[in-house]
Amino acid sequence: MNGASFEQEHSGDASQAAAVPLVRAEAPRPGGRAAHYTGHMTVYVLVVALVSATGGMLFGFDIGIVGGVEAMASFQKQFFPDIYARTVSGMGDTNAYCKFHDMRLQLFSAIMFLSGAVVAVPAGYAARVFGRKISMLVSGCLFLLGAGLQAGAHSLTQLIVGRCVLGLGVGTAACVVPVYIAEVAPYASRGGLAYLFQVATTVGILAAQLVNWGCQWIPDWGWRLSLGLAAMPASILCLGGLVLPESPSYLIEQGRWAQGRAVLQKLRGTDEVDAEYADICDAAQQAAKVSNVQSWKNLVARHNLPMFIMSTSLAAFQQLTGINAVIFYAPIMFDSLGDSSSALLNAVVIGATNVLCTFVGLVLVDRWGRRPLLIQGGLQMAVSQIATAIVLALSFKSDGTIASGAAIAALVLICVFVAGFAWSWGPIVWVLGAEIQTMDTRTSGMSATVAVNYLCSFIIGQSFLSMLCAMEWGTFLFFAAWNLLMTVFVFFLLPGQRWGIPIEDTAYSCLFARHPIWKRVMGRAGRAVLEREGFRAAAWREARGVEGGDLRQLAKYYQTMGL
Ligand SMILES: OC[C@H]1O[C@](O)(CO)[C@@H](O)[C@@H]1O
Repeated sequence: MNGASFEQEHSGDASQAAAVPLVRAEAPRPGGRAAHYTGHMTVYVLVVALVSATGGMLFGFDIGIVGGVEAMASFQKQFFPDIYARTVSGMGDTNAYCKFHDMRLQLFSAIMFLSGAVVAVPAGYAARVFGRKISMLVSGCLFLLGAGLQAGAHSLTQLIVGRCVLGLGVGTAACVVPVYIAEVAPYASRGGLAYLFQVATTVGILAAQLVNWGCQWIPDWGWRLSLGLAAMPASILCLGGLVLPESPSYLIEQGRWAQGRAVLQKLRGTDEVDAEYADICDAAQQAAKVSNVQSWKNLVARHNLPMFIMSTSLAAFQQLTGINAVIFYAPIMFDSLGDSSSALLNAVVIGATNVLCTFVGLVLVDRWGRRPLLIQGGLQMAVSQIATAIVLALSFKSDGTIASGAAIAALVLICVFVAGFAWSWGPIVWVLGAEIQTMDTRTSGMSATVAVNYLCSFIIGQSFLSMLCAMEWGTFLFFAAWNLLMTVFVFFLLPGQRWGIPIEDTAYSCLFARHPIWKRVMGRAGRAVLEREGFRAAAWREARGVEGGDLRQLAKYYQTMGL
């Protein structure tokens, strides 16, 4: 066995963070066939990046738009007259924390995530069976329909139906767009894709907050414009679904090899694509071995169980930070604090902090590593929430108003919270969630992560205003407690110090199999993973001519067993 052949055998599936959410890119090991990839940035690939950004931005836009719309008087007058009455005629005996408490208002904010969670699993399957292009087109159309239904709404039911339709678009886009990008982007640009999607999400949130800030001056139909403007990026996504090429991986998986190769040549701007084409064929062959149902079964098999628990727990914790309580409800929170004139501007400040600090995370994530950043971010969020609770507890006056200095302090503290989220838990959950999956859990792993994350967003969105009304400033202590808990979770249970991009598939399994707690969960399956890794390592050394009789024997065994 020589070095080249070993690397060729294994180069198709080394793992690297690729995309949010469904799949990791096939990222061959440096020095394997990847070293022979040719091609350069082409117009196609740039358009592809634009489509990726549009998918993420639409997601963010639809998250960021609701809070500001809910704070607009014309919207309240039409759909929530009780709340409108409370805002114009004062609170009377009502507690200021309860000013916006309304289950239907919460449903309007949150329902999008519920339908997104429901569609995440079938959407991943549809992308695999019917293709990425058609799935993108469907997702764009759902966004368009949802935006139209909302902008033209005359009843709360229509608004909520529109929001559900948007959720279907969001769930589909979140599953298909990153997969598509991972498959068409050049190998060297794939690493940042998980991050790109999160950056685009934050930009979408900020765009929505700016739109709301501008539209609040339009007296009667400003909210319609806010909700309807999502149609613009949605049209770009539809157009992408129509004019972009189908992904080479999908075509090859379908046995349309010549077409797949031709698209690859077009994407790379060269006819010399042999090495990459061979890798895609290998990966497609591997993928074909794992059916969808099998992939779900593998997810909870003992050798994968710790990774499944880890990625879904991180996804749930990401929402239990309370981030979407802030993103959804910041404008009406500031309105409740008696600061209605600048409520929408405050939301813009929060959104801008979110974007900027997501970029900061981009720099830190590979320097500091995932684990330290998650711990730092968790602590920062907990401390800022405790401080917010203290400020609110001390500064509410008996007439239900708050001193203006305290409202500013609350804004600063919420920005500190958002900053901590944006450079840690926001993107890293997706980066890790993508890295952690093995070949046999590819299709199911990220669907599960997305579904859990959306479900938790729904629960928080649906309950935050009720919690605020019942627990007042204590709500912030509730989230602070979660932040401390998740920090402790990461400290004890996330293996590795600076956990970075693994060299190959089993690298993550090995980290878990060596961890004092997880190794008990994995049991014999964990020992088998380590044993296999030992053989792999031996084969690797053998391939490089490292001395050692035993190693040679192991390598031979490894080879004959096809491990
Ligand atoms: O940037 C904040 C946004 O990021 C997400 O957590 C996704 O990673 C969204 O749920 C949230 O609105």
